[in-house]
Amino acid sequence: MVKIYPSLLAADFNNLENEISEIEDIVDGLHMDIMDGSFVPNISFGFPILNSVRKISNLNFDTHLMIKNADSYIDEFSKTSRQLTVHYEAVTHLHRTVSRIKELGCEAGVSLNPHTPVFLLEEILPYLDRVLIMSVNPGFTGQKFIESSYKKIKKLHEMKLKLNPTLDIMVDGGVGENNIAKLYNCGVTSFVVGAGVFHQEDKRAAVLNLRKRAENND
Ligand SMILES: O=C(CO)[C@H](O)[C@H](O)COP(=O)(O)O
Repeated sequence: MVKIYPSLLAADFNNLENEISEIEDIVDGLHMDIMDGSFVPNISFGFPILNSVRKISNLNFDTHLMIKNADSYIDEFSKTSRQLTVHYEAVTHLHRTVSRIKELGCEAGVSLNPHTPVFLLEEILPYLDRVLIMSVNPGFTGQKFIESSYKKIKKLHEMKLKLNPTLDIMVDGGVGENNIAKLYNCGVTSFVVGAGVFHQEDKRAAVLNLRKRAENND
């Protein structure tokens, strides 16, 4: 089953409640990009925004911590988000961080920047619920998909079959109607989509079209 998580980074915050209600019943959650202006060259949003969005939606929050020092914040993020993902490149004691996320009752994910090879996850993979492959350099919506991501996802899928068959492989960055079927065939199970949903006139039709294209191999 294809899972689709629209990324709030691309949403219109002046019209947020309407934009979310348009797609609420057909998506698997909202992807929340937490950016600190240090690990990534952008600043997005934090606890007050997540708490506000929680008041207008019961959707699952898939929260992606693009921050240094994630250990200091995961307890607080676990209050609104059931899925927490940290960056391999930003966390020193990854096993400890992943264990803490699970102790908090959340699903634990690790994200890789485009230059980071998947083999580095071999030891931690059995402990994870999710690996998030960044298919753009993180920081901004609307960037071009990096083509070498296909090969990387195929390698991760091979590791998944050997080490953790229930692993969720998520991709984020430049995903749209032209590449979603190919990504699904490479082994992606969850898709984060920003501009491909929130920058479209009909957001509901965009989500349905993405799901259909992946499932029909179109
Ligand atoms: O993490 C991200 C960028 O760093 C975001 O999830 C981004 O919103 C993806 O947007 P798009 O689908 O437009 O590339």
